[in-house]
Amino acid sequence: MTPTIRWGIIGAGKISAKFTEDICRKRPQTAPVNHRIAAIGCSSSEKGRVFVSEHVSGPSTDTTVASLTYSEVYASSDVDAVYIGLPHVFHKQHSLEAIAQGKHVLCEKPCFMNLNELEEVLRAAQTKGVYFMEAVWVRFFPVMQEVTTHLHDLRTIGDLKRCVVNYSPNIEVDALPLTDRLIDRKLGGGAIMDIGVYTIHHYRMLMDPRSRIQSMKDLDIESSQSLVNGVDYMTSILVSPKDRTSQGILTCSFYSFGTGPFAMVEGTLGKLEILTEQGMPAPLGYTITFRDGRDPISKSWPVSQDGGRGAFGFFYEADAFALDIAAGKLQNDTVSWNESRIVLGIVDAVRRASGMTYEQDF
Ligand SMILES: NC(=O)C1=CN([C@@H]2O[C@H](COP(=O)(O)OP(=O)(O)OC[C@H]3O[C@@H](n4cnc5c(N)ncnc54)[C@H](OP(=O)(O)O)[C@@H]3O)[C@@H](O)[C@H]2O)C=CC1
Ligand SMILES: O=C1OC[C@@H](O)[C@H](O)[C@H]1O
Repeated sequence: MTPTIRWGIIGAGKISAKFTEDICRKRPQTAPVNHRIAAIGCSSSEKGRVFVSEHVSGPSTDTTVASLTYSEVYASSDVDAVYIGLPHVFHKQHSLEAIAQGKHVLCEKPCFMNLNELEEVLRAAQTKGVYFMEAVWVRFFPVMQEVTTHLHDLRTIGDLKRCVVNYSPNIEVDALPLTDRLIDRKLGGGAIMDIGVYTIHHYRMLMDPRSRIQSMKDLDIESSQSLVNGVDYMTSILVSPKDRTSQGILTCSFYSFGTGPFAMVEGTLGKLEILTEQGMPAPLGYTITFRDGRDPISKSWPVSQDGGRGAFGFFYEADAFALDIAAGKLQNDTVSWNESRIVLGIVDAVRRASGMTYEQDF
């Protein structure tokens, strides 16, 4: 039987809107999970009601979608799981409150401000026996399974040597108010937290999708950060396994918009490039080019194929989350607790090296 999951959406902001629209949409293929929006948790009930009227559709509109306070959502017996779409600094408090009420948690990236916060939440989830996952939507795009097969099973481009990931969206950073969550230190501002984490997750999913490296101790990290008002506007990271047989070159910037592929893996026989929409991190295809001049292999996999026009692709992660819960799991195999540990561990190491701190570090 198709499992049903009743969601509480925490925060009626920008990403909650996209996530909600996506999981409500009728898809061209039958969805493996019935997603129902049970409640919106919001700072104002009027804002919550407007959110429901603008972003909830499909079968959820046949039931009452309540506009509640955040705490009421956690306490509601109509809610199985919450999606936390608040700025990063609020993720820990809200994950802990939800877990305390026995709710499963899908928490936006970066899941927390540092590794200590992550460990605290994971202990709570383990103790309470509820599911927790960092919402790294891009790791669930189906095309990534094909990419993994090429890189790691068929070894289409030979031994993997370098992975270059560049996320530089088109943001006019100097025009942002200092209170914008992208640059306000009090709200967890900085490029590494907002976009740099994608470069690290891409590196992990391309170079080590089956998590052979289990600990930060097995990685060497070097980095450079350019700080403005205490947060980074640009960060570059070099990451290698201890044996230095491969290198990751990960870079993000609020200053410029990146041209060229979002991510590329070089192997001894050729290279694989990940295709994305300009300025966005979601993998929508790939191209493999060979050193010996063989015909390239190219595959485009637009989200419209699975989600119809206007879809973003958030339902992939939502499906995986709900199917895991139906199977009685506490964590996901792809974005496991350890993957979030490694990614936040790298962020912590980079910030430590340049003296970039948040109040949550002390
Ligand atoms: N996966 C993805 O593609 C994306 C992920 N994200 C992640 O999602 C999270 C939210 O980002 P985004 O949607 O852009 O954020 P928003 O700026 O839209 O804020 C989301 C909600 O958080 C609450 N909020 C915002 N600012 C404050 C504040 N200063 N004090 C208290 N509450 C506040 C509000 O809740 P309320 O509605 O209740 O008033 C607001 O609607 C971030 O962690 C970000 O990294 C963001 C964009 C894309
Ligand atoms: O997660 C994100 O993806 C898209 C970006 O534009 C946004 O700033 C970021 O939060």
